Amino acid sequence: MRPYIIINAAMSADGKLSTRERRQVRISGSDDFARVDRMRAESDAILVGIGTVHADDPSLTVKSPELRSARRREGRPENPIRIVLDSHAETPLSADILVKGEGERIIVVAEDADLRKIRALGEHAMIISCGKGRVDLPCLLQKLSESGIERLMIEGGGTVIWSFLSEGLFDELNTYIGSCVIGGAMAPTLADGEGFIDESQFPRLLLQEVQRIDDGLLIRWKRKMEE
Ligand SMILES: NC(=O)C1=CN([C@@H]2O[C@H](COP(=O)(O)OP(=O)(O)OC[C@H]3O[C@@H](n4cnc5c(N)ncnc54)[C@H](OP(=O)(O)O)[C@@H]3O)[C@@H](O)[C@H]2O)C=CC1
Ligand SMILES: Nc1nc(O)c(N)c(N[C@@H]2O[C@H](COP(=O)(O)O)[C@@H](O)[C@H]2O)n1
Repeated sequence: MRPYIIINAAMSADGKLSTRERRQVRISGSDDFARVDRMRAESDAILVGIGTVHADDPSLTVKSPELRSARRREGRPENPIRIVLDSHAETPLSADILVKGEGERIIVVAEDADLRKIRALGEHAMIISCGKGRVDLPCLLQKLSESGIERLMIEGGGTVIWSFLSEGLFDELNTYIGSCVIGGAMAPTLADGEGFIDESQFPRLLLQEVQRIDDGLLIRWKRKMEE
């Protein structure tokens, strides 16, 4: 049992999520950011990796006051639950994700993470521990599902997206391709990690929609189930 999982990320025309210095860059235009905001508002939870927290210090809040009010009218908190994959409990206590906006936060650690760090983070977030050395995704998704999370949005970065894609733990993949070239063999891409060698292991996708937004393209894929 796991939530319905939608991966969303913006990449340059050459497939990069940011610069080789891992500095946050603006790839989406205002209409695409508004689309992402709607996706956030429709989600029960939003997840990123600790790499993204260190690089971008995101808050992952819903930005539109109308969308926040609509969530409140539905009896939901203004913001979806914000989740960080952080095996070693390294999330800074001053991170925007812990500080900005109302709503629940979850830090997901590995079972062998430092207890003192876990206790300190536990003052600001719920702690879930899953797996040894690195967060085990199937274990986490089972726990999220049991706690009522039905719709989970993955916002990056490339290492986390690779894990969800390579483990077949996704239902939709939304990529916005912006009108810039970032370049750099070491710059993060949509799916980093070790990559596949064997073609039979490639996750296969079904094209759903291609839409012009701002001066780029949104491509929506669904996971193709094995036959
Ligand atoms: N353009 C866009 O849409 C976006 C761009 N970005 C960019 O991406 C970059 C960050 O990406 P990246 O450095 O890859 O970091 P990620 O955000 O993907 O975080 C990766 C880290 O998450 C932790 N983690 C814990 N469990 C897992 C698991 N099961 N699978 C994968 N990771 C796990 C690992 O650290 P540990 O084991 O120590 O916990 C790992 O190193 C930044 O440059 C950022 O600006 C990010 C999001 C969106
Ligand atoms: N959709 C999209 N387009 C871009 O151009 C981006 N740079 C990102 N980045 C993601 O948004 C997070 C920042 O969120 P907040 O503004 O702090 O709420 C960032 O961490 C990336 O996950 N996304």
